[in-house]
Amino acid sequence: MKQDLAHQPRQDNAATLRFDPVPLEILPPLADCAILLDIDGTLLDLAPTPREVWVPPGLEATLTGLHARTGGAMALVSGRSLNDIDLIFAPVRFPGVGGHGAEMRLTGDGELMPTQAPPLDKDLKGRLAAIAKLSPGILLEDKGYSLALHYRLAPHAEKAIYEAVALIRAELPSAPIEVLPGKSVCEIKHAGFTKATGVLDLMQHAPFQGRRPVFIGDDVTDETVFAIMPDLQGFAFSVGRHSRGVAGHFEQPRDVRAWLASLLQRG
Ligand SMILES: O=P(O)(O)OC[C@H]1O[C@H](O[C@H]2O[C@H](CO)[C@@H](O)[C@H](O)[C@H]2O)[C@H](O)[C@@H](O)[C@@H]1O
Repeated sequence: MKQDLAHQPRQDNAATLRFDPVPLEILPPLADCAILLDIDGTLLDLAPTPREVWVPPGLEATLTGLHARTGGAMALVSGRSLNDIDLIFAPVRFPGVGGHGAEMRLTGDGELMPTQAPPLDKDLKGRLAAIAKLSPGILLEDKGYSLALHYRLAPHAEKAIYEAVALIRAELPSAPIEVLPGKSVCEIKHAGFTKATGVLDLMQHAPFQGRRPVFIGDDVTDETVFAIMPDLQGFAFSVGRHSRGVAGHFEQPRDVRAWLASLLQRG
């Protein structure tokens, strides 16, 4: 049955939803929720390179609507920097947790809140960046507090990248850094912050405070947020796979977009 559906042309509307049933009824009214959304692989389809993602028609209106209907308690929770997120959704800006918890902003036009994310050491960054020379197609993304080595265009280089990073880490055993494996990306960042620490921080401030968070994410880094949802009386949903502790899962970002549009209609 699933195979048949997979071959049908599909559109972003509620009539063509395809995912494990995630009944809207289990959620409180939007006025009592904080909607927290991962970006790549959750709201947006994955693209060959970070710069090639695009915002499909209707998504901006859905997000803007959710932001309004939750009294501003709708935030993007991403591994991308907030600056990068703003470019993707320009000219609209949303509250957000960026850089895997390195940055946090309570309103779209608000100041960054102080965080615990120091910049990555310059020499270390230089050594990590040199790994990109291992193969054509490895892309560098410098977020200041972290460095990402993308190998979606050079999948054969994955093993060599992780080995090179491990070698550098072995030479610097006391460096307060950690490796975050993502989707065709190896990211090296300071230890001490995660998406979960960012969300916990966000949820301590108005308009998020006191609401029940609804978080949707697809990647390993989103699991830190799945894990804290019970303590926050929240709901977690995964995309593309079942994850431990989630209330349901979506197959693809288009299913998430359609579900969010239905949620907005329900109120
Ligand atoms: O936490 P997210 O919002 O899911 O961000 C995770 C990473 O997303 C971006 O990389 C990923 O998406 C790219 C575009 O689809 C894709 O080319 C790449 O292979 C993926 O890893 C972004 O560039 C990273 O900074 C984020 O950490």
